[in-house]
Amino acid sequence: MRKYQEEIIKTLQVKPRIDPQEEVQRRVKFMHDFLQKTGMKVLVLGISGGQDSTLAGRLAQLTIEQLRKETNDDAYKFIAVRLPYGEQADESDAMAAINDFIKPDRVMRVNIKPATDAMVDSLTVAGSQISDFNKGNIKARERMIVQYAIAGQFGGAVVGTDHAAEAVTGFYTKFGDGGADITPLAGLDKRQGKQLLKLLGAPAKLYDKTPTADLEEDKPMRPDEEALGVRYEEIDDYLEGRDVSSTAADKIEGWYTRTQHKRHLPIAPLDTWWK
Ligand SMILES: NC(=O)c1ccc[n+]([C@@H]2O[C@H](COP(=O)([O-])OP(=O)(O)OC[C@H]3O[C@@H](n4cnc5c(N)ncnc54)[C@H](O)[C@@H]3O)[C@@H](O)[C@H]2O)c1
Ligand SMILES: Nc1ncnc2c1ncn2[C@@H]1O[C@H](COP(=O)(O)O)[C@@H](O)[C@H]1O
Ligand SMILES: O=P(O)(O)OP(=O)(O)O
Ligand SMILES: [Mg+2]
Repeated sequence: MRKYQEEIIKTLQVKPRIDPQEEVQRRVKFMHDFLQKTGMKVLVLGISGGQDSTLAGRLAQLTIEQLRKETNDDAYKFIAVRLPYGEQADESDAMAAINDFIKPDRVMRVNIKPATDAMVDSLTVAGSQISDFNKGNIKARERMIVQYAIAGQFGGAVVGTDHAAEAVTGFYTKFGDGGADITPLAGLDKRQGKQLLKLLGAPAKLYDKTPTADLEEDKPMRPDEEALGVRYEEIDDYLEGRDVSSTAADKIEGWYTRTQHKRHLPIAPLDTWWK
């Protein structure tokens, strides 16, 4: 194994193989203990229709149901949030995830298009033209704003869907979908997340789906793998300590190094990690 690979695996705490049942229990226990310790009773998460929010959403709902049963306190709730930018191409997948699998206590829907477009217009008037790519990051941050607004109102915590295969490439918007209070999928790679979904009985179309951030209007539903230039199969192999082609390993390590800043708090004068 490459030396950097070993270091990355250790930092991101990825296991070469998992017991899916044990991982489900461990992650539910984590959210359970977090809520008990903080006294918060509500979890909030955007559900896109993709694999990661389907898994994190179901784990959140299971956590809340367990706490309600243990405490007889109906204040424990999971709020699933639909956050389309106008019409969403895979809206039916998002609703299937919610209705057929996650079964959340409550669903809220906020269209992020008016706020996003208003922000882009204001920036243009101020003299800063916004590229389609940069607008994509504004969409991700609008979703963060909505989730924190709901969490603030209901005394809840925002659940993030970041996991090891996204963390290693920094493939998320800083303070957008990267902004959350708890990340129950941390340490899992993409295929391990799939194993948990299978165990939990998710519809196959949701875990067999091509992962997409779907943030760019110029390239709708653009697969993550196309933007990254490396396949999740290769990323997962790398994270599980297997040999991958040197082209793939170089690509992954390049992303990891370039996105180091996303995995730290803002850089302060006495910090040295970035030097
Ligand atoms: N799959 C997903 O969830 C998802 C979602 C959105 C975006 N994406 C992808 O993730 C990426 C997000 O775009 P991005 O990374 O260009 O935007 P970003 O906003 O996440 O990060 C860029 C910003 O980070 C800061 N920054 C850059 N280099 C830095 C450094 N060395 N030290 C400290 N701060 C630094 C700057 O403020 C810069 O504007 C893209 O690859 C996009 O396609 C993926
Ligand atoms: N359209 C969406 N509705 C609700 N929540 C969404 C939507 N798109 C993204 N999200 C949230 O952001 C994360 C990250 O998504 P990526 O596909 O990894 O970019 C996702 O898990 C949802 O929680
Ligand atoms: O974060 P999600 O739920 O949108 O999953 P994916 O990254 O597979 O699109
Ligand atoms: Mg997605």
